[in-house]
Amino acid sequence: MSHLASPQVSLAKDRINILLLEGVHDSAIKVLQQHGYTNIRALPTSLAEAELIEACQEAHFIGIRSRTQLTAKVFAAAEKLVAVGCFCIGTNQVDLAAARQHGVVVFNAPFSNTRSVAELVLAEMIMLLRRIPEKNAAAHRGGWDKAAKGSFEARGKVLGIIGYGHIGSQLSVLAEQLGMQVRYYDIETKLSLGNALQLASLSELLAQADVVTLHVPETPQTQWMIGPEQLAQMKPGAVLINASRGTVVKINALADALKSGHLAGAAIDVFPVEPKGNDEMFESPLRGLDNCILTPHIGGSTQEAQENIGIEVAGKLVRYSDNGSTLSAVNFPEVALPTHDKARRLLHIHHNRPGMLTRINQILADNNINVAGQYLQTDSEVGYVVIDIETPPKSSIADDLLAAIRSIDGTIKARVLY
Ligand SMILES: NC(=O)C1=CN([C@@H]2O[C@H](COP(=O)(O)OP(=O)(O)OC[C@H]3O[C@@H](n4cnc5c(N)ncnc54)[C@H](O)[C@@H]3O)[C@@H](O)[C@H]2O)C=CC1
Ligand SMILES: O=C(O)C(=O)COP(=O)(O)O
Repeated sequence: MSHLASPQVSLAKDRINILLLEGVHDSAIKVLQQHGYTNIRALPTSLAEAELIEACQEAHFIGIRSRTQLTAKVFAAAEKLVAVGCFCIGTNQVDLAAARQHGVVVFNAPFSNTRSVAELVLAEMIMLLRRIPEKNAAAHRGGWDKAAKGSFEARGKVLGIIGYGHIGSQLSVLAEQLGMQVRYYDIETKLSLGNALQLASLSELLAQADVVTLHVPETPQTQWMIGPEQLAQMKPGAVLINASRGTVVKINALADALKSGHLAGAAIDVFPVEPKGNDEMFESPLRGLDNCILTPHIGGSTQEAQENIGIEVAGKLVRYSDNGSTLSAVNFPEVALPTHDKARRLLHIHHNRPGMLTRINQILADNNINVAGQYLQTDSEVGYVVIDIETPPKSSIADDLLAAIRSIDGTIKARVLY
């Protein structure tokens, strides 16, 4: 078997199918096109599972936002899929373990919309402290509620931030500029910015804060973390803001707390069940409550954020497609790659079992192939190795060599990049 016999080139870029859902910004399409990827189908909405499975049959890359549910069933059916780009922060809508088991790398944009969320929360906080939602609603009905009762400045008030990550910590800095006292609760020990203080428990935070705002990811631990008991621990007249995930707050309990007047107000951007598109009806027990600001999951929906996210995530997909880099992947061993001139690059994704690399290298040695570079990273489940093979000019990796490597027991995916 000669590794020069029959040229095996990676798929030509114009044959790589890219499916972008949920109105991913045009900046992503521009980046992909600039790098030679022209076969792009962009849809403005999310797709339900059955349609998604159909649409994924031919897709090599999929781009989604927070609404599209990429389940184990979708990954099992999407045979050609190599990577997913989440053009947002949250990746809870993707079955990351199933993706990894199928050798599909998942990327996201961990920072690009964080400022937009922090600004929205800041604005809502001031609106809620001034009781603007109900005064606004009354004015629309012809009312004139000119009164200072129940209206407060933000200055001097206690802001309780649950989840002091990228969004929570930016909000902390902005709120201190307003003269607020910032307290936060996080499961990790965090560096306090400015004069913010980390509290040891959620209960302490709920008992002290005039404004409570949630900035945690959706995890088993954060699911329904704010229910009747936690709402009861909040100060009478306090306000709650949730722009994290809809599964963090028990929405019926919140509706009760708003109706009883225990909470003076709330601003909610995310819901346990959200419409799949702008043409679907929004149902919620919070509808009709004048002291509640309802927004349609637009915390990160600004022109600046969406444009930057498009560039960032498309760039990550291009790097993975062009050179195999998994840097900043959320479900995969990270391999950052120097390039080797005069070398061909092969990717091998496998179950993390003893001896996988030895078997790959044995096949290369049996074929008298010299390895110019090899980069292996593993996690508990999966190994990802990028192999640069020395080849004479204009020659490429043979089909039979790739087939031999693919036939190693435990291989998930193997492909020639260039
Ligand atoms: N409404 C919207 O449009 C948007 C919503 N989001 C949501 O906001 C979330 C937070 O975003 P980032 O600040 O960028 O994430 P991040 O990962 O930087 O911060 C999350 C923080 O929460 C902490 N945390 C995790 N579990 C916790 C628990 N059980 N109790 C207390 N703290 C806990 C983490 O230690 C971390 O410090 C995202 O995961 C996403 O779900 C993000 C962007 C836009
Ligand atoms: O970034 C996130 O996690 C968000 O929730 C924003 O989601 P979106 O891109 O607006 O569907």
